Amino acid sequence: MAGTETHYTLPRPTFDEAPKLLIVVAPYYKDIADDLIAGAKAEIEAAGATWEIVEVPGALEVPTAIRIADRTADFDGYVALGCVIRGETTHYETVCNDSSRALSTLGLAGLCIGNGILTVENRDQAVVRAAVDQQNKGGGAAAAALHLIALGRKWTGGEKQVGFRPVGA
Ligand SMILES: Nc1c(NC[C@H](O)[C@H](O)[C@H](O)CO)[nH]c(=O)[nH]c1=O
Ligand SMILES: CC(=O)[C@@H](O)COP(=O)(O)O
Repeated sequence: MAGTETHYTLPRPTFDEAPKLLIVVAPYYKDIADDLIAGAKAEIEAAGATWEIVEVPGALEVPTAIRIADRTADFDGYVALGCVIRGETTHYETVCNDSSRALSTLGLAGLCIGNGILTVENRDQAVVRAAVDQQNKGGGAAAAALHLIALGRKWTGGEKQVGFRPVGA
């Protein structure tokens, strides 16, 4: 079945000081989101890190919520979770492309973000990808954020890197 091939997974990073991550979830499909959240929490806790969680209405609001949090709070990284299922119109492309592009833009600005927003054709595809004991995309997104946090600390000794905020602000 396409998409079920096994792939290489990096060893889990370790941290001298526990990072704090914010899980930003769009529970547009609540059961799917709950599985994604479970996977993300388990991965964060397995790395000895801590998490907080906030909800937004849909995938399009996830990047904005991350930007708001990074401007006002002190998280080391972010896990974006949600599920976008194709409907009858082209809105699917807008939601998928705009949310992922915005997350990538924030990442290029220096935020440590794992993207666990599923973009699928139907509910069955979402169920398999969200299930912790199947593809566990929520855990994978958390792992990605943790790896970026570790990378950021590799050369800075753990000093938090500013995102959009002016240096020294
Ligand atoms: N169709 C899906 C949406 N649509 C809602 C948008 O994300 C957004 O909340 C709305 O356009 C208001 O700005 N969101 C999902 O997360 N998943 C979908 O399948
Ligand atoms: C991904 C979406 O926005 C989608 O659920 C909306 O459904 P539709 O394209 O039928 O309006």
